[in-house]
Amino acid sequence: NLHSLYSWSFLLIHAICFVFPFPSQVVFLYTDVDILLEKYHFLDTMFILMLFGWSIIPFIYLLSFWYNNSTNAYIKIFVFNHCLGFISIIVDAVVTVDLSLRGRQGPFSHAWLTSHSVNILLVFFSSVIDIPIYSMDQKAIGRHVTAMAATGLIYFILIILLETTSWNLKIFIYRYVLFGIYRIFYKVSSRELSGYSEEEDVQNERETILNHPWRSLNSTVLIKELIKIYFKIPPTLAVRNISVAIQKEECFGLLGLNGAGKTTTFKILTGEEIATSGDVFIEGYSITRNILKVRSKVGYCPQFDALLDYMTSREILTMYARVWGIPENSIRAYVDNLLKMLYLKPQADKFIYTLSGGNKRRLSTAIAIMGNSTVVFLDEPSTGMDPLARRMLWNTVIKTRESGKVIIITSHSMEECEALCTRLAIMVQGKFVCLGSPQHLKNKFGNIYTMTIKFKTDTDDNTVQDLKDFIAKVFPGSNLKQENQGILNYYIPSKNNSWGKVFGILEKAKEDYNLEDYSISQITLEQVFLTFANPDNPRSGYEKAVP
Ligand SMILES: Nc1ncnc2c1ncn2[C@@H]1O[C@H](COP(=O)(O)OP(=O)(O)OP(=O)(O)O)[C@@H](O)[C@H]1O
Repeated sequence: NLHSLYSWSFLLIHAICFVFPFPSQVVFLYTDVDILLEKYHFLDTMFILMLFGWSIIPFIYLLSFWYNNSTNAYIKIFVFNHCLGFISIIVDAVVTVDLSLRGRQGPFSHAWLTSHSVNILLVFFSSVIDIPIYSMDQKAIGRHVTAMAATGLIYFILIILLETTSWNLKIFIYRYVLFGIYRIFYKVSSRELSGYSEEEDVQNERETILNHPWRSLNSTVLIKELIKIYFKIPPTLAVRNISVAIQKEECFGLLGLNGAGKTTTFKILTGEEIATSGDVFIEGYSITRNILKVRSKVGYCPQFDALLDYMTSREILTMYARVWGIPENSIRAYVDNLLKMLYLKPQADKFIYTLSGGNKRRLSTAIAIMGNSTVVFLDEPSTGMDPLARRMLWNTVIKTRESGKVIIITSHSMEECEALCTRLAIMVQGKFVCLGSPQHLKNKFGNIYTMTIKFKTDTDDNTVQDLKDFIAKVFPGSNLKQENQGILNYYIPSKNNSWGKVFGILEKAKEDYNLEDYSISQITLEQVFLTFANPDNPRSGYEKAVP
């Protein structure tokens, strides 16, 4: 679990900074402030710097809870720290004058406390003052030392509290406080969030889930009335009450245009985001109540590679194998097998930052499928891969599914979805607008054939026009979708046009209209997808005004 990895590394860094503030001593030595170091004074100086480490590190760790993104956190906290130190020193200078007039205490900040304590130490050591150095007197450092020790302890306790309760706290804030406020202010109609669908398959799935207990559904992944709102200004309704039950050895595809809500759904399923309402159960464990258990059951290949640039492929796989608890003596063979499966052997010992985009995706997929996860989430896994690499990836995904895992995948490649998915859903503006196996969707919504006609090179324009008139006459309702360099692409209605009839007509037309070739096929998944995802299409799930 990465979170506990962070916690342990935090403790380690804390310990190091706490125990070894030696570099500052070297700085004092070379800047001729050796009064801080001679006659055992270095022990006092070290003590103050150790206390500074004690108070500032948990303070920074606490601030990091505000951020989702490490780069953002790093830059903002860095700037904040510098400003804090800098401003404190200015405020200190101003207030010191003021204090000398009014005899009160100064501002309170870590940077100020340390710099002030060190300054007091300097004055203290260089003059003969007749009070103990750690006394609470204005001239000594007792107050500063106590403040730093106390703040460090308070921050530390706060961190432990947040680490152990942050998930529940976030759930309470998002699901009860913010969602409640949202419902009052945005007056969302109950239909908007009800999850009711006019599409029969979607509605049937929803009713089955609502009317049966989890055990009788026998599903590995159960998504129940899931809603996600991003509480920004204005709020975004990203997922609008979706329900689906996914069985063992299924590969479930989530399709949709950019911004349809696929990644958000993934983030909820992996515990990265908190669902605003509804729940997800993985092998019966609820994501809201048992997040640690759920996280130990999923593998995730995110949309943007989460890899460590200065590790090699072999090293990162070995690291994750250890995280998964694979026995140490089998790790080498296990990693070799993964590298072989994803055709990464030539890249095994190269630094990750030197790998191509496609190879990084393969490595991310390898990390997602490893270990004894029950569910593997793949967010656009084949982006940037060449056709050969993509087919190899498909083979690996199929093998992983057949090994008993559930695969949930998003992709913009319909070919990929046809090849991998046993069932899929098309999402439009956060809602499922159709659900079923690729073949079921093609049969159900494919009430048209696609027909491609190719003329011989010497065909004149009159013959082309004659054929167009002929097609319009024999296939009423046909639609010329594309005409390009002697190739015509038609959509023709399948109603009243059996395969036999269409082939018969075209076989005769081949001779009469100088055709080189023709082909007829069932509508593709891509055409089904375009029907639903196209905002201009009345069948699509688009709504005019979305809050
Ligand atoms: N952190 C966020 N804060 C606010 N809004 C967000 C956030 N992440 C996503 N959204 C919004 O939620 C909606 C769904 O976004 P999401 O990333 O889930 O779409 P997607 O289907 O995965 O798109 P793509 O195919 O481009 O990956 C979008 O309107 C997006 O702008």
